[in-house]
Amino acid sequence: MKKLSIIKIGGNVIENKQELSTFLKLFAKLDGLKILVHGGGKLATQLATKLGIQSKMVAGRRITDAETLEVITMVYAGLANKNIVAQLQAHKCNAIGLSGADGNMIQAHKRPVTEIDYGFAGDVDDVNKNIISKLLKADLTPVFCAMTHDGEGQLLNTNADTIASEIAIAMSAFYETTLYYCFEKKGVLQNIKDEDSVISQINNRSYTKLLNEGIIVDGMIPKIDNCFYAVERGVEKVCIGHHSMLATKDGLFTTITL
Ligand SMILES: Nc1ncnc2c1ncn2[C@@H]1O[C@H](COP(=O)(O)OP(=O)(O)O)[C@@H](O)[C@H]1O
Ligand SMILES: CC(=O)N[C@@H](CCC(=O)OP(=O)(O)O)C(=O)O
Repeated sequence: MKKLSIIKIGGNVIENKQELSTFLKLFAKLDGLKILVHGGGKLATQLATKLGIQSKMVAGRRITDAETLEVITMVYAGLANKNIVAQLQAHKCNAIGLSGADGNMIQAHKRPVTEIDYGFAGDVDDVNKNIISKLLKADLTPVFCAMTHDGEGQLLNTNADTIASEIAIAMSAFYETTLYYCFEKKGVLQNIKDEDSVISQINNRSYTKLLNEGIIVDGMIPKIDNCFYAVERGVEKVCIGHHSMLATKDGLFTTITL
């Protein structure tokens, strides 16, 4: 089986022009087949504020009403995605920018209303692995934003970490996949104030302990849940760390195992 890297880049990097540019240079140079998934939550919150729209997050997920859906479509599928694609083109990486609606690549349904109504937030049903594979075979590098669709004309907001894990799982049918979650820190930290206290490996048992001790909190919880979800469903390797881990494979980062 050929190897495929799925790399997710978070909002803190996308928001920082210098960091983003450094990352994209590095990404463009990576050997082998690759897919980029990007967030942009921070940029969306900034634009919403400028437009006088309040942003509401519950358990790391954005409550997406109709107005917010318009903002995130402009930011994720427009500004962030096209800026990334243009920069990758400048580095001679033949990137193609996509939402889940393009080529019917990621189908989802609106998250059912329980105690919380997340609005137009989507839970993934299916990833079109055949068409993604065709893009890779045509030497294109897919760049996905955090949007899916329901097949009936409705765009949906879907967390970028979830999109990355769902794509990695689907592509594992054809490729030996590695999923990298890149963010601004060197990895999952034992002490959030100590940048070098990277936990090199987390398994199910140590994860429970780290949760109980309050060492892993906030956005890191759904991120690690996505990691386990991916490893349990056939993704060969899942890592969390700074994007520099892509260049220096022996550096500090966190690997998630069962
Ligand atoms: N133990 C930990 N180690 C590192 N980061 C942690 C930890 N616990 C919580 N976090 C937080 O998780 C955040 C990453 O999650 P999130 O904001 O969702 O990232 P992204 O925007 O990359 O998807 C970090 O910015 C950090 O504040
Ligand atoms: C439903 C939901 O919460 N979607 C996310 C999608 C963007 C994202 O995941 O961005 P980061 O990776 O930068 O956090 C949001 O709107 O914030």
